[in-house]
Amino acid sequence: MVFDIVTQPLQEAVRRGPEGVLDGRAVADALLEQVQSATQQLARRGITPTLAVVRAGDDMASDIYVRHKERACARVGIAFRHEHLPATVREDEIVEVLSRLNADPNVHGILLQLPLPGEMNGADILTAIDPQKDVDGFHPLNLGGLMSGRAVLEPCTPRGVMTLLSSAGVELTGKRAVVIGRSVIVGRPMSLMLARANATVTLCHRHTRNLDRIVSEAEILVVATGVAGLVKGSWVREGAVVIDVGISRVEGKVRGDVEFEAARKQAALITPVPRGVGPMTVATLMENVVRAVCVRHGLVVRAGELVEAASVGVCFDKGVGLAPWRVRPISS
Ligand SMILES: NC(=O)C1=CN([C@@H]2O[C@H](COP(=O)(O)OP(=O)(O)OC[C@H]3O[C@@H](n4cnc5c(N)ncnc54)[C@H](OP(=O)(O)O)[C@@H]3O)[C@@H](O)[C@H]2O)C=CC1
Ligand SMILES: Nc1nc(=O)c2c([nH]1)NC[C@@H]1CN(c3ccc(C(=O)N[C@@H](CCC(=O)O)C(=O)O)cc3)C=[N+]21
Repeated sequence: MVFDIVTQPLQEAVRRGPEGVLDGRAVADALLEQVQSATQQLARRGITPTLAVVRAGDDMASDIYVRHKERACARVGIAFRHEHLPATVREDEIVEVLSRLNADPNVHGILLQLPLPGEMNGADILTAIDPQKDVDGFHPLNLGGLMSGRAVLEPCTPRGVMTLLSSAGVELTGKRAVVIGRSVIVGRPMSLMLARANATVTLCHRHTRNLDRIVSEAEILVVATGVAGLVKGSWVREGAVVIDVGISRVEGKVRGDVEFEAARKQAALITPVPRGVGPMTVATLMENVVRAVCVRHGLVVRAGELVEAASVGVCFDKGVGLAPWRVRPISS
């Protein structure tokens, strides 16, 4: 509701892609264009959406992902700040950086890049981020909001998958959906979002027995394990929609959790790796930054136009430190 995506350009991007392959990059590009149009409208009001990425240590993959995020920011007109801390940084020092960014009125979105070095517990440190700036949607208050259907900021990867599915016109109501992987950042929120969209969801993990049999019943399959090639092509039900979230590097190549070529023969639609879910995650993060700006300033992006929230029948309880779900319809 804070940022309502215009689906038609996204649907056109899907149609331009190869038959049976869901081109995440093309849909992400179409989404980024809408984010860019929103930031241009915000610029006219003197607002520069700003994302701060806090990172500790030198994880190789993080290096790539942070660069992707920086590039996307530059493209859509979001200012990017990178707080790169040494691997030896203490937890309380990270919390101090997060607190400073919380207090900075020029910063709208804060993201703590995971994984953190050593034994540090990201889940604990994440709670130091102001929920209104939590563009990853990982703060327990936002996750609770997701559970109760009130979150304004939701985890980017599952949200991006939902956008991708709706762009492709995939009907979810009454469908059998199977999610493999139950992490707090992907699998679990994914299962909630699919259930919210009226699918019947089975959530699988390491202890799941007969995974192949469960997968073979899936009309919608989302795989997020990080185990390259876990899902065999022969497991995939004919006509299924297959979303491969996994990213592994095998012999220098980026690979997904699904045997792509074999699964493609069975599936009606399948996302590749790379150029599938990954670009949607980054584009949805950009969308979330604009959402965070809108919540703060009492604005809404509707049909691509930035409008005052009051004029579309929504009011925001402005004030300090209010949770994002204080957004409520005026009539209630
Ligand atoms: N494309 C994108 O934008 C993104 C991609 N990723 C990628 O997605 C993958 C998953 O990420 P994330 O959720 O953070 O990973 P986690 O490691 O946190 O979770 C992996 C999940 O997969 C389950 N799992 C592992 N092995 C098996 C198996 N053999 N059979 C069934 N289930 C299994 C685990 O089960 P259990 O709980 O029992 O241990 C766990 O629930 C990674 O490759 C990651 O790089 C992540 C975020 C964004
Ligand atoms: N706080 C936090 N938020 C995250 O959102 C977060 C994180 N930590 N830690 C790691 C995971 C992973 N992730 C990806 C981002 C972009 C691509 C992406 O752009 N992939 C491209 C390129 C793949 C490549 O070359 O590696 C593609 O799939 O086409 C993938 C994965 C965000 N994550």
